[in-house]
Amino acid sequence: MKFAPQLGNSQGYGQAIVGEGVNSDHVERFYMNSYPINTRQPHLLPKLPPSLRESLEAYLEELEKLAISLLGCLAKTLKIDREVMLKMYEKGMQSVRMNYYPPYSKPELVTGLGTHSDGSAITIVHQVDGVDGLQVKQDGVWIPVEFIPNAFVVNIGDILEIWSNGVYKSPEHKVTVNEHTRRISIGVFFMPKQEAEIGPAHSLINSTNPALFTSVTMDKYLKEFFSRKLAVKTYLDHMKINKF
Ligand SMILES: O=C(O)CCC(=O)C(=O)O
Ligand SMILES: [Fe+2]
Repeated sequence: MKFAPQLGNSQGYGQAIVGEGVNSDHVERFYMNSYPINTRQPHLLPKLPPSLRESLEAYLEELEKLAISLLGCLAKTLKIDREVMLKMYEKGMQSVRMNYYPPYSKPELVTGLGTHSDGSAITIVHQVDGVDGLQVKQDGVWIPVEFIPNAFVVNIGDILEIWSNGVYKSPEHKVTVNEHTRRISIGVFFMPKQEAEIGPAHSLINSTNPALFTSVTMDKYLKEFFSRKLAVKTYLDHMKINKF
């Protein structure tokens, strides 16, 4: 199919191709880089129907503002200078994933989206029809994320865990499938600028609070994160200085 993702390029419509013989999730999805604009692939967004393209464009622009204000609040709680946060995240990388989870007669036999943590700094999820399915692991127990009308779910991703030097943790989460009802969600992922360094914020590190993670370029982070199957913190674990 024209819009299908390829091995090594997860953007497009359909299942991500992560390698041969890998179980796929029970979801149809459309995934693409949205910002900066020069990272967009010309065969995706421009080919969407104009009404969808315009709504999506407006949505992504508004969410960008929301993400910066949320990252501003998070930086404040970490006592990280706002300018440092802006330098890293303003006009940063953004990608969007629209998920359609079809109903399945034996939902216990499939996963909508397997257990993973997000590779982003933060993710803003809109559960479109208010249909349940998202679950988050807390103290070893899976907790359904309750749907709240007119509210987004904001998820902490691995980059924020690294940047906050472990103060914020990126939670394990997954999506289950319903027997009779389809579920639709839109996740927008926010990441630093392409030229940023991914590592603990310098202002948080001193002799009593040493860095728990190594630093890598955003380029390397993206390459290595996406070369792995969507999973729980495998790359974040790889960046830990003392594996704990
Ligand atoms: O469908 C959802 O509610 C969440 C999707 C998700 O976790 C993801 O796309 O990373
Ligand atoms: Fe996720």
